[in-house]
Amino acid sequence: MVVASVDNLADERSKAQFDVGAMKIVWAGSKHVFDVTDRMARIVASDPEFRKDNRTTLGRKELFKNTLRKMAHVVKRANELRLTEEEASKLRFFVDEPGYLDLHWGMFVPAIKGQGTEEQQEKWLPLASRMEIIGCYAQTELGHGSNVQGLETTATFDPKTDEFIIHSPSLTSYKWWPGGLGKVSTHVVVYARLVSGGQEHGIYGFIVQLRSLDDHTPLPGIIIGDIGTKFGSGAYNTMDNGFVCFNRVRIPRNHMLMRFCQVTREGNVCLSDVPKQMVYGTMVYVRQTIVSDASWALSRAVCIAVRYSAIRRQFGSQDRGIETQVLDYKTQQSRLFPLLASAYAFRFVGEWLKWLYADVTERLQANDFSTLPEAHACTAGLKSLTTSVTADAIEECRKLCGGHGYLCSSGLPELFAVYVPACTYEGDNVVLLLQVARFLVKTVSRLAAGKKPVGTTTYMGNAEHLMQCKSSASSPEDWLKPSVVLEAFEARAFRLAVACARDISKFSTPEAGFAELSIDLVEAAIAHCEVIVVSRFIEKVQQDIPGDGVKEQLQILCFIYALHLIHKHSGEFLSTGCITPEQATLANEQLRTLYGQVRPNAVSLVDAFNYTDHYLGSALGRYDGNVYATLYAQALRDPLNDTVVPDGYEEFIRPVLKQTMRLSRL
Ligand SMILES: CC/C=C\C/C=C\C/C=C\C/C=C\C/C=C\CCCC(=O)SCCNC(=O)CCNC(=O)[C@H](O)C(C)(C)COP(=O)(O)OP(=O)(O)OC[C@H]1O[C@@H](n2cnc3c(N)ncnc32)[C@H](O)[C@@H]1OP(=O)(O)O
Ligand SMILES: Cc1cc2nc3c(=O)[nH]c(=O)nc-3n(C[C@H](O)[C@H](O)[C@H](O)COP(=O)(O)OP(=O)(O)OC[C@H]3O[C@@H](n4cnc5c(N)ncnc54)[C@H](O)[C@@H]3O)c2cc1C
Repeated sequence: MVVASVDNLADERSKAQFDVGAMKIVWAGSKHVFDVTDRMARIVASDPEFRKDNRTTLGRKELFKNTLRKMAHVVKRANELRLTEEEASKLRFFVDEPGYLDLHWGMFVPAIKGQGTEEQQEKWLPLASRMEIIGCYAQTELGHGSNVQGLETTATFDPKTDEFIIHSPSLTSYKWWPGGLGKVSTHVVVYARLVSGGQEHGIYGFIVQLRSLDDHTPLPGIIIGDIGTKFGSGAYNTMDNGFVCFNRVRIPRNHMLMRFCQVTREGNVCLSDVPKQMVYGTMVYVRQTIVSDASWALSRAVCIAVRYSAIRRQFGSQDRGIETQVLDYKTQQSRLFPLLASAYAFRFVGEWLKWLYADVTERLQANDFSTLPEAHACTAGLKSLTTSVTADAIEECRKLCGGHGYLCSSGLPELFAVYVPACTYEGDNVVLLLQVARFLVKTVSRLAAGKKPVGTTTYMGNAEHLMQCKSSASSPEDWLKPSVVLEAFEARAFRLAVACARDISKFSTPEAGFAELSIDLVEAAIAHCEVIVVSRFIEKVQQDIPGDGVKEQLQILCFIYALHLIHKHSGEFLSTGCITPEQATLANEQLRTLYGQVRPNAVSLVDAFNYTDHYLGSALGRYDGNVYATLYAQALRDPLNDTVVPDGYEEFIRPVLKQTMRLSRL
């Protein structure tokens, strides 16, 4: 079959104005990371055991067993190839299938590392690393998820036997949602209310064995299972999100994770001299990883939509000649290029957040807790911002691919279904933004007391200027000045935060004001998070970046990211008086020019993500652009096309046709 579309991507690639190889290194983070990532992606792509194109057609049981097989193959290959932790984690990533290994390595192990004493780590981590036990993380209950202090499960110390009794006192206290819990995990870190000497002492983590290591049956007192089928075909249904009820299950005292709080043999509760929020540490860690992951999911959707938009042609020719590539339509560009820019923006802010997390961890180890509130606000806020934008963007990419985007073979429906719970898990996005708002209001009220803001709120120290400044932009080109862009973002965020703090003070109590103004507070929190992303992107493009034209492309993307946000939130920029309507128009004009500049580079900018066709899993996003032949081949492989005459013809089609014939004779 002759496929004209293949040439389109080759043509597109020939137009690139930058060194794609160098951009690949920038995207990966370093040459070393690029090499590891590339090698692992190829290993997965070339192994038929990791095939995933049939996932959306499998029933739940088959799908789950298929995932178990893949996870076992991951462990086998990691051992055979003697992969390092970094390599094995990339290998799992490219297998691209949610499974119990994510929770074992992503939450169970970090919970023990973060909250266990050295002795406990020495006992449990080798077992977990060798996978002699499989663990998960059970915090959420049927009745409470966001409100962690509202959890009902109890861990009552029994000094007679030196044990804790783990108990679920009500249906709403059943643990509900933990991934890996339903069918696989042998162990779990359970979050429960510590009770000793008849008194409650707060929420802590406890390691509980769930299933026999001999025959996998639940241990006495444990009722356990899967919570049921979830949204979408394939998607997150590969995971056994589970429920568990504990009926007075006894565990040894030293199974409580005791780094921050110790219970003695006599039942005395000794709190270490650390903030009690340290027990939330695993959530902070995972939120930080979710920010990095957002850029992967977003870039994957954008890669599919950009390549397909270069292949797809509609209208534009009066004489039946060659039609216009949909990527050339300004409307398509204005929907797609900001998403491309956001993928790069999230990649860089994700890298920065990793650094921030490493920094705060180092300080915590030296008993310096001063940056913990900021680390919490940044991880919570950026988790919320990046996952919300990414989930919406995947759906937008589906629409950008027209009708074919709705086919499972486009890869986009499953990507959306698997990604969208990121807006909920590890903290509902609105609940997390309210945490950021709380931090901002506190920062603003401390300003009044003469306290200098630090870290990501340093800009608020420039209070007088930010409250009064008027943007100096008087031409479209002025919107390419980092100082002009940053000032507008900082002024908007600061003015929104100050207005919230001021309005809250008018209520009888701060709590009442906070509750009533929570809509405004969420907007202020988003504005602050956008300051962080924009300033990190600007910082990145001001560095030395090797490779012909690479820096120039990143500058274009950086300004697209910032200016599309000014357009999107123009109401806020205008109502806070940070810019005038004329300046908003100039920003839009500049944005249109930038779209024109990115256009010839768009395909190469997504090539720089270096995704294999296996990872993309999309007929529309293939590297070679052979879209139509692939769509057709995949349609032929659909189970419905196994027979020409469908199952059910005799029972349900033939009688209807016969009946219609009878009726027409009447
Ligand atoms: C296919 C998979 C794709 C992607 C996965 C990608 C990567 C992940 C990698 C590995 C993981 C593997 C798989 C992931 C998939 C799914 C995993 C999902 C796991 C879960 O969902 S686990 C459950 C998560 N649950 C939550 O997040 C609950 C949310 N709720 C909370 O965090 C809190 O309860 C709260 C913060 C909303 C409120 O808590 P509170 O009532 O105690 O607090 P207050 O509001 O009163 O605040 C008091 C005080 O404490 C400060 N604070 C709050 N939280 C923290 C914190 N975490 N750290 C530091 N400080 C904190 C707060 O600021 C207040 O301070 P102040 O000074 O008094 O103002
Ligand atoms: C796919 C998936 C995997 C998960 N994996 C795990 C896991 O491994 N381990 C685990 O322990 N948990 C897990 N969870 C549970 C997850 O962490 C919780 O669902 C999440 O924290 C949200 O809590 P919730 O369900 O109680 O939502 P709710 O808090 O009930 O939210 C419902 C609505 O109420 C709103 N709301 C709640 N509180 C407030 C407030 N104070 N102000 C304003 N609005 C509010 C929310 O914005 C939301 O719109 C998983 C969930 C999913 C979907």
